[in-house]
Amino acid sequence: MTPRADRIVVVGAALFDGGRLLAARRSAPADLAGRWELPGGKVEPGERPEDALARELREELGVDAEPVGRVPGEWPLRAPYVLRVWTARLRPGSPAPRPLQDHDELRWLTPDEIWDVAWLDQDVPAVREALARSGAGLPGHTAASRGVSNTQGTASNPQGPAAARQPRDPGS
Ligand SMILES: Nc1nc2c([nH]c(=O)n2[C@H]2C[C@H](O)[C@@H](COP(=O)(O)OP(=O)(O)OP(=O)(O)O)O2)c(=O)[nH]1
Repeated sequence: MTPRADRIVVVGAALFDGGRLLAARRSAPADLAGRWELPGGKVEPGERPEDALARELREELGVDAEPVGRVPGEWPLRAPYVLRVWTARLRPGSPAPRPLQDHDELRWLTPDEIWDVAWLDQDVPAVREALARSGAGLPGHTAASRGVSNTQGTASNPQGPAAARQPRDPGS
């Protein structure tokens, strides 16, 4: 049995911009739809995880992004998948992210808003760890992060952030 048959690495991006973290709401499959995750996907055979991350962000969000650093840890998903996370940033001139594939809504979350969305359960420890490593809270906002509304409702979430609020605060 090859190592790939034992476990398949899913790379997730903790994409920060202007101190805010990008969260993406899954549109499929049905059991994950509506929950929020770190954008990313499966590493292909022979592919470097960092390359997979940049590829997935380009495909799913239309952005030009680069990994910054590995967030220590590895989180089990449904077998045979495991989640590994990198902090990442947009390269200068990158388009603002758009939900092109796998997602139906994006939000840039300030540190105070991180737990306002219903993250996939398995992502909660990864998000907590990524935040701790991020330097989130740095001042400044770029054009890219202004491209996604953070406070207004959208066609898919007309009530805005409150509609996605979950009753618990795993960060406390
Ligand atoms: N990308 C991503 N996937 C996650 C996270 N948490 C989590 O449980 N998953 C699951 C969802 C999927 O079962 C699997 C990754 O699948 P994916 O659909 O994102 O990967 P992909 O783009 O390579 O998919 P595909 O080519 O097979 O369609 O890991 C997360 O934070 N990010």
